[in-house]
Amino acid sequence: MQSEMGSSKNFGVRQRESIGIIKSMVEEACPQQVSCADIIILAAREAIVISGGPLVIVPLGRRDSISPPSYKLADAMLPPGNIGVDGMLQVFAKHGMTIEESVAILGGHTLGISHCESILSRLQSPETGKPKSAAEPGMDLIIRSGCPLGSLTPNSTSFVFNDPTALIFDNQYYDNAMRGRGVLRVDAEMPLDPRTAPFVQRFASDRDGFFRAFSSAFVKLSSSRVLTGNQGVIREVCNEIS
Ligand code: HEM
Ligand SMILES: [Ca+2]
Repeated sequence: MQSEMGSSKNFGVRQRESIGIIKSMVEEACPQQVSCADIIILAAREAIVISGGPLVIVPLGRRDSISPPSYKLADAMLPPGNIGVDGMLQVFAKHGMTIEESVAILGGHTLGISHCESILSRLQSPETGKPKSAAEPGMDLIIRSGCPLGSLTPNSTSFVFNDPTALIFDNQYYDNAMRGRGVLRVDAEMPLDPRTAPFVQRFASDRDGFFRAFSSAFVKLSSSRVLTGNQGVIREVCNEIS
């Protein structure tokens, strides 16, 4: 059975082996105490703070799923990488997130990369295979940097940075998006949509305000629909069901 990593929605996910290494160290010290779900959220918390972001106090006590690995579940539950603002707001509303919280949590795109494959639909028109109008926000930069048209093959490792300071957790993501250089479709659309634009502008000019909004949105999203108490299990190995 193919795991969730078989879903195209998870294309590009990196460093899963680091989670396995941390888990085996934790198991050695305190067997059967800390779930993989908590290790993943703590790893995300550390990645944020180590790159200059806020120290988010995350509630712990999540348990791991006993459902068999399923790429179909990932296909059904995760939003497509080329979702627009409208779809994004609907996805986050299902987790009780306000528009402000939705804009704040996408500030996570202040870090990391997007593979060219994830933005192919922004680069090429599906009907003609020709480049879309360069008037589309961000096109110039994307084409000029990592993803020159014509050189892209499926599963190519070429990528672009999500913002100009992709190793630093700052508010550059918003400023970059306002300049029309948002990498993913949702990044490019947020500064233009009247529902999200005011928050993009505020976060672009108020780093600490962004940090506060991001922190509370991160706690909310990472606590939504989690297994706790005697639901689920604590896995011994993160990518195997016990
Ligand atoms: C509607 C919601 C979202 C969509 C559609 C989305 C989409 C994407 C896509 C397509 C990529 C590129 C993957 C690749 O090509 O390797 C990406 C990367 C990334 N996303 Fe999101 N994302 C969403 C929400 C979030 C949230 C909530 C966070 C964290 C708070 C986040 C943090 C990141 C980070 C850090 C990367 C870079 C990963 C790396 O460097 O390997 N994203 N996202
Ligand atoms: Ca950044």
